[in-house]
Amino acid sequence: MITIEDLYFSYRRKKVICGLNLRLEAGHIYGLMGANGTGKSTLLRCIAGLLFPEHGRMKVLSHRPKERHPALLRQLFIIPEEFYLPDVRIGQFVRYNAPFYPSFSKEQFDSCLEDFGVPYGNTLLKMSYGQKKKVLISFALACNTPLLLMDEPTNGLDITGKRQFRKLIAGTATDERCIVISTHQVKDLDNLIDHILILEEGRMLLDEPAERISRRLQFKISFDREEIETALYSEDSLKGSAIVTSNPDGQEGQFDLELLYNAVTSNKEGVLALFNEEIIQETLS
Ligand SMILES: Nc1ncnc2c1ncn2[C@@H]1O[C@H](COP(=O)(O)OP(=O)(O)OP(=O)(O)O)[C@@H](O)[C@H]1O
Repeated sequence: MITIEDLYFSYRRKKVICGLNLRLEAGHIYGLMGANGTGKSTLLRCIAGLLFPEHGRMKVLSHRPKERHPALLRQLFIIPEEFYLPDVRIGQFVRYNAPFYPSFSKEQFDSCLEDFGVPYGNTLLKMSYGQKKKVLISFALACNTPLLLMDEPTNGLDITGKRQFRKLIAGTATDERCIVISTHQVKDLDNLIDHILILEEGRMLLDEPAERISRRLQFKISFDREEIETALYSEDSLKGSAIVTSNPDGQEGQFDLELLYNAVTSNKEGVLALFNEEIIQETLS
């Protein structure tokens, strides 16, 4: 669905994306993580054709996003981190925007909005930030575009809204759809994403399916001093230490996104070697 090769993007003199390669397929929910300012939003905006890279090849649903071809634009929806909604009622918003998306479902939109508990009556400007976000998420899901890009979608949602968000995303993910969610709120995505991307210094530091990560790494609480000291990563918690170690039997186990992120970014060599080693073994066998 998305192929990116040797991509470079700068804002004037500030280099943000530097030689990035990436391949994203339909049928997956990708979690895009990275420190503040690493370029997650920039990357999503390049994919959506809102920013134009200075170098590299990029194909999104067989189109070059910078051409902003209508055939591509009607197949993707992006929820930006910061957004503007016009001062109209929800019904008007839908009437003005839905015609751009051929697979838009009004029933689905109404049902999402009802699940989120947002009343139909008010104009958008009179709604709170969280309510507006719920309207935008409902609209995005109801567009049924093959590609859905979301930048910090759970920011501003209340606790029930976050739970509802997870439920709605899980319910609308299909084999034909590719969903990319950029977030720092990793707890909101637990058990939802099936492929993890970590961006660092303009490139992908980690690009692995969740299932492969949980076969290579083990996440657990330990009280064993030696185990804690030799772990790939450890952090103290109220009940023992949360640790990440290599997974001795290769069986899929519990998965902790926050611990994974901390382990990968603080012990790159140790953690990434486990994945490279598997690539070498797979190539040899
Ligand atoms: N319009 C702009 N003009 C100049 N520099 C920008 C602009 N937008 C972003 N940047 C810079 O580009 C870099 C990447 O920004 P971007 O918003 O893509 O990062 P991010 O990973 O999404 O960050 P965050 O996690 O804080 O949302 C940052 O250093 C930022 O200061």
